[in-house]
Amino acid sequence: MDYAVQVDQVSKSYGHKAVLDNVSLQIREGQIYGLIGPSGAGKTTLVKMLVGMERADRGNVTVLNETMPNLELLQEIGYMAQSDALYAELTGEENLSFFAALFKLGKTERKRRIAYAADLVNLSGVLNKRVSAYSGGMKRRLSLAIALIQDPRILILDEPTVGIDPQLRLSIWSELQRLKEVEGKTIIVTTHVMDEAGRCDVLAMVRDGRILTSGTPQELMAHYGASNLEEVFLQAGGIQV
Ligand SMILES: Nc1ncnc2c1ncn2[C@@H]1O[C@H](COP(=O)(O)OP(=O)(O)OP(=O)(O)O)[C@@H](O)[C@H]1O
Repeated sequence: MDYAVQVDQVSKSYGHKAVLDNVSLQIREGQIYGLIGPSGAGKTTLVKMLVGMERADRGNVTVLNETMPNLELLQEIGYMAQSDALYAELTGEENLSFFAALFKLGKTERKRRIAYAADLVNLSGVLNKRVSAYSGGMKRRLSLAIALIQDPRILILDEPTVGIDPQLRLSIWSELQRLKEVEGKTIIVTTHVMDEAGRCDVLAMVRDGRILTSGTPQELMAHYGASNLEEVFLQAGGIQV
């Protein structure tokens, strides 16, 4: 079995606060894997470990069979953080060019990737505007385009569609689906949006630094005898519905 990501008995504390507690999971290549759970559950900390931005206190994280953190792997991991890390004084295009230049891309390929990523998130018409004049949703869209810029094998998206209107959210999800199906990308998303959770192949419910349960959306609904994922989410968290 080919796993893009393996997390093995990982724990992490900040000071005295345990944020991840003995977490294990496997993500198959070519899967959309969703992490859902309440605010503060540890989702961001977990995805930061997959990118190599945080180190586990105990346990092991492997991405594409390499132990993380590993700088070499950044070419293969596109990461969209929860808060946008953009250069406000530069234009959208300059931001894309800046991040594209960090990766091994030829000049023509770089141009092609910038045009593709900008088009995907509907920013082609405003690429010459400074980011300081972008709305919150536009900044999220630019961050998503940056995550895709080097054509990575793995996309890690921390709440990618917050602040994005429903129409564009749909088109982003259909592109994520295409990237999975046609290009075989592995996509890991954190989300609070149940409709998005339902589009994942596998979901893990995270709470208090632990994975309470995981499975396909259908498996989880069957397991909890629930008619929708919102109910699963509440029941997994111990709330009677
Ligand atoms: N650098 C840090 N230093 C200290 N505590 C931290 C740090 N980063 C995260 N935490 C704490 O770890 C816990 C888990 O945070 P994390 O951001 O991983 O949760 P989350 O599930 O992503 O939440 P949200 O859905 O709100 O983004 C929280 O209690 C948070 O306050």
